[in-house]
Amino acid sequence: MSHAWGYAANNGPDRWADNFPIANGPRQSPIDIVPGQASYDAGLKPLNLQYDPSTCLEILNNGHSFQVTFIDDTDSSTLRDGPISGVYRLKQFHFHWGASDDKGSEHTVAGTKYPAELHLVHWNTKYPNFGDAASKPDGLAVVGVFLKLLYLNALLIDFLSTLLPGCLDYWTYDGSLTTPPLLESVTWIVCKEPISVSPEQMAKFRSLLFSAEGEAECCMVDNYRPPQPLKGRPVRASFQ
Ligand SMILES: O[B-]1(O)OCc2ccc(NC(=S)NCc3ccccc3)cc21
Ligand SMILES: [Zn+2]
Repeated sequence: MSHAWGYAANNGPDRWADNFPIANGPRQSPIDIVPGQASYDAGLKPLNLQYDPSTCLEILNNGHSFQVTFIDDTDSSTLRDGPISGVYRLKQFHFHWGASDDKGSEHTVAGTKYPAELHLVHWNTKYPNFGDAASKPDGLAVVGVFLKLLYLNALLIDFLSTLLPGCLDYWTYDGSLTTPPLLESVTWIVCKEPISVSPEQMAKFRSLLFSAEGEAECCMVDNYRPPQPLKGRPVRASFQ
C-alpha cells in the first residue's frame, strides 16, 4: 500500500509516525543547529566535492520537491573527505522551501529559518547501489546548503548563482532522511554559508504543484519537516 504522506495537516510531519514509527527514532533529521554548542573538531577534513554536470539525468517533480537526478553508475560526481571515509556518489539534489521568505529550510541555525534549503544526496560506494546504502547507518551523506534571498537585478543574480557557497565550512552530525521512509542512514553535512537566490527564482519554486494533472491545484510550498529532538547527539564544526 503506497503511503500517501505529504505536508498537509492530514498527512504531514505530525502524522508520519503512523506509518513510519522511526519518525520518533534516536537520530532523526532535521535539527536546530546551535553554533555555541557545536564542538570544533580539528580532525574534520575540508569537503572534496567533484561534480560533472554532464551526468545530470533528469529534472522531475516527485510530488514532494523538484529533483535533479544524476547517472550514478560511475564515480563522475562524488563527495570525499569531510567527515566521511571512502567515496560517495551524487544521486540527486532537491530543495525544500516555504510559502513565504520567513520559513522553508529544514535545518535551522539557533532557531533561524532560511527561505529554502538545498540537499545534495550521495551514497556510499562500499554498497552496491543507493537503495541498499539507504538502509545502512553509514550509507548516505547529504550536503545541506541554505538559500537566502538577494534582491539584485536578475542579470547579476544569474551571474552570481551557484549550487555551492564560496566557503565550505560545515557542521556535521548523524541523522536521517527528512522525508519518509525517514531512514537513519545519513551523515549530515550542513554548510554554514548560504547561497543566494533571487525573488524570481523563489517565485518559480512556489509555482510548482504538489497536485497531479486533473487534480485540484495545490502549490508546492512548505515542503519542510521541522527540527527534531537531538537526543544527545554531538554536532561537530569544521571551523572555529
Ligand atoms: O531527507 B531528504 O529530503 O534529504 C536527504 C534525502 C535523501 C533521499 C530522500 N528520499 C529518497 S531518495 N527516497 C526514495 C528512496 C528512499 C529510500 C530507498 C530507496 C528510495 C530524501 C531526502
Ligand atoms: Zn531533502
